[in-house]
Amino acid sequence: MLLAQRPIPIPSPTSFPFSPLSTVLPSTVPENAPEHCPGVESSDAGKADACEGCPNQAVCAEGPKGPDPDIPLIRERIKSVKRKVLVLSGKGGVGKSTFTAGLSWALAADEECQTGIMDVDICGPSIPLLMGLSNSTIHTSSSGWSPAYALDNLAVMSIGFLLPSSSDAVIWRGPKKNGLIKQFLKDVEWGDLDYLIVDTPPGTSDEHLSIVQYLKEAGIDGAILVTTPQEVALQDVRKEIDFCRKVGIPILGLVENMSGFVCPKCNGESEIFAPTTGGAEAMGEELGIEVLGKVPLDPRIGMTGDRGVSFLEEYPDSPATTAYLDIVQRVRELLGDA
Ligand SMILES: Nc1ncnc2c1ncn2[C@@H]1O[C@H](COP(=O)(O)OP(=O)(O)OP(=O)(O)O)[C@@H](O)[C@H]1O
Repeated sequence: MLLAQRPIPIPSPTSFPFSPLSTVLPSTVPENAPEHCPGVESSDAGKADACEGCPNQAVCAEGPKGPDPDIPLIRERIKSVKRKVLVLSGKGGVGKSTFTAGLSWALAADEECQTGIMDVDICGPSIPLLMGLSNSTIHTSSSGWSPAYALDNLAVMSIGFLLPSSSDAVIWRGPKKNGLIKQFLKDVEWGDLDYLIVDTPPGTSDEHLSIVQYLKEAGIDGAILVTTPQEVALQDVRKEIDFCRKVGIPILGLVENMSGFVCPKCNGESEIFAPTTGGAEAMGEELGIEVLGKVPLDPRIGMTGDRGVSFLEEYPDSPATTAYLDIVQRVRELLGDA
């Protein structure tokens, strides 16, 4: 299906002023709504007597009513993507984007495997740098936005490509972020992809709700949750697990990143972020979630990330590369692709 050409670089998303969670969860009544809420899709939304004093009143009053007409367009566009996988983390800085990059380099190492990364970390897009695409821009055609390519079979889309400078801050409210994510899904010409890996911001924010709302119809195959071994990171992963369960996203498993330190000289391992409460293993066991693998802390991972090259290709014999490849293998198995 041909879609209309969109303006670049400034998307002008205006729709979806109400919380997308309301359309993800079975009811159209938000959890914090008053007793006689007419529902966010009602023509009375924001206008009924019951809406007086409701925190959602203003957004409901301007919101579109009825099913979102863009959902069928997204479904049509994403039809050519076989697997959609979200990468989530509770806490920031645990290495989620680095893991997304490693996973994607690993998948795309198979030339037959068409891979895409969609970076919806709108306020902190680091994927362009990690994929060696800092200076890339996005091209438009009559059929949509063309992603940038890290490899012939590795397509990348990020808001970072739309910013005039990598130091520009993106200060957007939820509806504008939602609109951009919708455009990413509706207008990007992904082509035939085996895997679309979606890098998300930390926590459970507007971006998560949008991606779930828009992508769920097309089918989300699963989520990978990234954590460090520390309790402070694990605690926040529990919230992420709760989020996935509430919105019905299958959890593929946990990845424990920065799990032990590998000395680049002797390949010997020691613990920097100690798993004081048992790390991902203990949490996975408690909550019935598989640990897909443990990626050690290796300073060369940061260095290759800064250079935008594949760690796996630069250091094929390192324990971290083995960990990435084992995780990819396990993800493929869980998705029925291996
Ligand atoms: N296994 C690892 N070994 C060494 N350094 C790592 C490893 N994983 C990530 N890093 C480094 O940790 C830092 C944070 O990584 P990254 O930006 O991927 O985290 P994030 O969880 O995506 O952060 P944000 O919350 O900002 O999205 C980076 O400097 C990265 O190079």
